[in-house]
Amino acid sequence: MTGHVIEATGLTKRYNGTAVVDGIDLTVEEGEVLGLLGPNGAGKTTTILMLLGLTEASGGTVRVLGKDPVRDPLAVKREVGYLPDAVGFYDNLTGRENLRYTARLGGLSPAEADSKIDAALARVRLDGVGDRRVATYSRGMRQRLGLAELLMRDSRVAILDEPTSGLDPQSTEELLELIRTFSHDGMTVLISSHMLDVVQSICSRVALFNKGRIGFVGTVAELADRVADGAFHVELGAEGADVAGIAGELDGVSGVAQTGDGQWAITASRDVRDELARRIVEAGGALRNLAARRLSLGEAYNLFFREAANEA
Ligand SMILES: Nc1ncnc2c1ncn2[C@@H]1O[C@H](COP(=O)(O)OP(=O)(O)OP(=O)(O)O)[C@@H](O)[C@H]1O
Repeated sequence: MTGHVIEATGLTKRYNGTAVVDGIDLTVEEGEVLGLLGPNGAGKTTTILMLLGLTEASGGTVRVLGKDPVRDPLAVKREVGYLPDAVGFYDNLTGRENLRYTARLGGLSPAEADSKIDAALARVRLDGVGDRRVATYSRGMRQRLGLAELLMRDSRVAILDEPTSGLDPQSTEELLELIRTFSHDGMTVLISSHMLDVVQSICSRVALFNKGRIGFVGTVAELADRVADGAFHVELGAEGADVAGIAGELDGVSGVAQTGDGQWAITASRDVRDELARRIVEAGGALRNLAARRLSLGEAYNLFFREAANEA
């Protein structure tokens, strides 16, 4: 046992001699929520399939809970739950019957299964509709049934593929809140998604896949530091002063762009608002508005891939 929940070293997958996952290193700790991000075809799904033992690596090693998913697929399958984009339930069975079916496949006794199913349905707030056919469920309810299945199976790791796609804002928030509580209880969660605001709201770290490699792994703040030489995005409205000149002279400012009439966007490695305001007023200018926020994951992500494209 390595101590890490997931540990991949030099993990590689080649199809017809072309590496679609090209020597990635990744470690994930217990209770982490890690976002797997990157453009279509970057290698996220292939990596997930290797973690699940559903496809064999062409090179490198991978351990999930200390086990090799290819050599020991049943052990990994027992402890790792996978929620694909469209969860496959039997529409003609009820939610409860679907879970009973999975429980039987997993070797649970009927009595043990029933008590676990009751608890899991209650936890995802489907206890009132557990005896309705899944055909009548909304997409949000299906996703929650998928989470109930992970709970029923006592999964220690959950791999979720676009869990909130197609959900309305309220169902999205409900699902994210459930995932947060699972992670607080020690479940390790990997989420592959293109919905960057969702990822930002739930993930402790993100891994950015680019052409089969992981170009960055860390927190959103670390990503912002790396791509923008700073994590602050200042929006400023001012008149009667040379804003570009004043801002450009401040320590830590890495970018100044005019975004409209008297409106400016400034990127800085620290919060420069006080100094900026003082200097503009001292120069005889008038301040109209001033706000600072951290770079969002979406902004940092776009900068990262723009930089990667320029380097290519
Ligand atoms: N069975 C296969 N045979 C040949 N090439 C494959 C196979 N499966 C995937 N690929 C290729 O591997 C590359 C990585 O695909 P993968 O599905 O892992 O990307 P992804 O990051 O998950 O993309 P998406 O965001 O669209 O899900 C793609 O170029 C894809 O065409």
